[in-house]
Amino acid sequence: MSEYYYELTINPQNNYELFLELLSALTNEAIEECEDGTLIARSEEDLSDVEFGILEFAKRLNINCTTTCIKKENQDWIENYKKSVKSVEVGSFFIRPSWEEKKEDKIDIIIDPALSFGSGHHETTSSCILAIDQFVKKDNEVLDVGCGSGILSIAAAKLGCGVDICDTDEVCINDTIENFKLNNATFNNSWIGSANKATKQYDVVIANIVADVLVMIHKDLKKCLKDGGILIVSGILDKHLDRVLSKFKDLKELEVIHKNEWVTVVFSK
Ligand SMILES: C[S@@+](CC[C@H](N)C(=O)[O-])C[C@H]1O[C@@H](n2cnc3c(N)ncnc32)[C@H](O)[C@@H]1O
Repeated sequence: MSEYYYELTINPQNNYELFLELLSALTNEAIEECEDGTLIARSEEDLSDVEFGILEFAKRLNINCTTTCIKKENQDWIENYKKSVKSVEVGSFFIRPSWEEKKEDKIDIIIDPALSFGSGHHETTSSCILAIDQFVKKDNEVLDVGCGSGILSIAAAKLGCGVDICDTDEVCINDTIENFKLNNATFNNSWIGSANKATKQYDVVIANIVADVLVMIHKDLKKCLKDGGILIVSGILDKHLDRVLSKFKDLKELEVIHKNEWVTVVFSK
């Protein structure tokens, strides 16, 4: 990596597309198209010749166009990005990206940034982890409905539970499978879909999904829960709490966790 790079900005007053086309022809670098109509090219090569070509083109077409070409200090973008991904401590667990060191006195969970929801930072995920810490016991059979990144089922697996995972989004199932490998953990069954496809009853069912979906699938969640089992539901905004609670009146409320405007509820059947 060079110590410096060049940043060329181009502001044509009109005929934006012509300038974009010319810039694309003059450089192989990626071009940033800003909302205000500015074009930006960055390169470790000096872009003064490109700037000269653009200004000559504008002069000949009699188009008002301003440019700047500035030499800037290069940064280690990957290192900067890595620094922006933070680890988080939740109860007994330490959730970290793979490039950070683990904490010896905590249960280690590795989650690298990916598309699926569940880094541990969101209030709903961290509240579910607190609930898992408190209510889930070794050897419990656990179903994670809407597994996302798999963070909750990995937490349960690390406590010594047998876990099944499901999500309506195939990408999440694939990310969860990868994250289980990354964490050297195992699950039993997985499927694309929801709690209605469960073929057995569980000691613990966890569903961190939005209120509307919890209301929609409340019967399925209860059906796949053993008598005496624990149900953890989350993803509920304060304002929707009563609507969700009304669907679980037949269960016993054990704990309600509030974090900012988000609520997580733990029931027993
Ligand atoms: C908020 S994320 C939770 C991810 C992770 N469990 C966590 O706690 O961070 C909700 C997940 O539920 C999935 N989902 C949405 N509707 C669902 C449904 N009806 N059944 C199962 N999963 C669903 C989404 O694809 C998404 O991955």
